[in-house]
Amino acid sequence: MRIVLCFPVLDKHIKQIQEAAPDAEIVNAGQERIDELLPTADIFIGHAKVPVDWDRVLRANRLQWIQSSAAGLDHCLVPGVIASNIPVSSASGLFAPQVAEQTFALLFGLLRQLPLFLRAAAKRDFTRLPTDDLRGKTVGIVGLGGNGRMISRMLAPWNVRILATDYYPVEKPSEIEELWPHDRLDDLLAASDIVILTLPLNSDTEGLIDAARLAEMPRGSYMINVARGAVIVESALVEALASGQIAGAGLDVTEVEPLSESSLLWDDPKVIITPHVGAQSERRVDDTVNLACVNLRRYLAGKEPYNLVDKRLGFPHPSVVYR
Ligand SMILES: NC(=O)c1ccc[n+]([C@@H]2O[C@H](COP(=O)([O-])OP(=O)(O)OC[C@H]3O[C@@H](n4cnc5c(N)ncnc54)[C@H](O)[C@@H]3O)[C@@H](O)[C@H]2O)c1
Ligand SMILES: O=C(O)[C@H](O)CO
Repeated sequence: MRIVLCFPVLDKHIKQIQEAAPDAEIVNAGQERIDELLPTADIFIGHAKVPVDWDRVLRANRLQWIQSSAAGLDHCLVPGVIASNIPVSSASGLFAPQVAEQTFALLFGLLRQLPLFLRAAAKRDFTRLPTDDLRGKTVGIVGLGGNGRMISRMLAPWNVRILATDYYPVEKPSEIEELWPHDRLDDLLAASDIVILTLPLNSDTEGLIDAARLAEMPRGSYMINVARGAVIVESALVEALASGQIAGAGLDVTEVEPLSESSLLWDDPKVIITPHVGAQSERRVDDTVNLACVNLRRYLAGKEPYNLVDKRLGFPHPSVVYR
């Protein structure tokens, strides 16, 4: 059995994976060789950030299981993989602590006007400018999976009203006032001063936040996206910022990455952009390898891995999520 890896593992991680699957041959392809080596894999653990010829992988007819090292599965859920019988498991929720920290960095940065103060500081300008508060606001979280739940827990002490939507609106945490099904997005948008996107990108959610939906939000509200850029129609967001409909946007992800040099978002002082670093943490690779090893042992014992996704939806049912 050949396990092909494509995420930034160290020797200690390879040793740990080998202990979980003693008879396997482990090949660390890295981004440089993943396209070449993926067709030779029985098991793929990783996240290919370079283009992969999935048709060639499927024609090789060897791949038995994909363990994604990312929570988002848009990198591997191509139509051929969705139609195949290859099971795919995700890293759902694994990076929730750091994604929540990133969300708070973007949120407080916008509310406390850091883009304006940083621009002023660069000119040694000490002028006081108005700022905004978190307390008392209504925050709407779109997607109450691992990330959304961690963010709502961290919001709880801030004296905010929290609303959320989810595809499986079960187990409402006590700090959330209303947990609605995903098709009540319009109600959430209309009621929220701050919207935080933490849902997956799939064919239903691509372009979900368009001009009409941005117009449903109260004038002067804030948008934070730590999910996938293509959930928002970026040109509509640019217009909503220009008109003042949206007071600020915190974007860890953009429609196309890297964000084009010519994007108007770069120069807008109402926008904070970070280069898709929400999942970054010193602990990310350790945590990913731990999950991969738990799942490898389950797989080798003939059990379903945790976080097995419904490939048409692109995320797992809450009952199979690894906690
Ligand atoms: N910025 C980053 O670096 C970063 C890091 C991790 C994850 N992500 C992105 O965030 C997403 C969420 O990550 P997670 O770990 O919380 O995943 P998760 O699988 O734990 O949660 C996703 C949740 O979204 C819900 N959902 C699906 N469709 C929905 C819809 N239309 N409306 C509302 N809710 C919907 C699901 O029911 C699920 O509860 C990932 O799919 C990924 O794209 C980004
Ligand atoms: O989906 C994820 O886990 C992050 O975006 C990193 O790829």
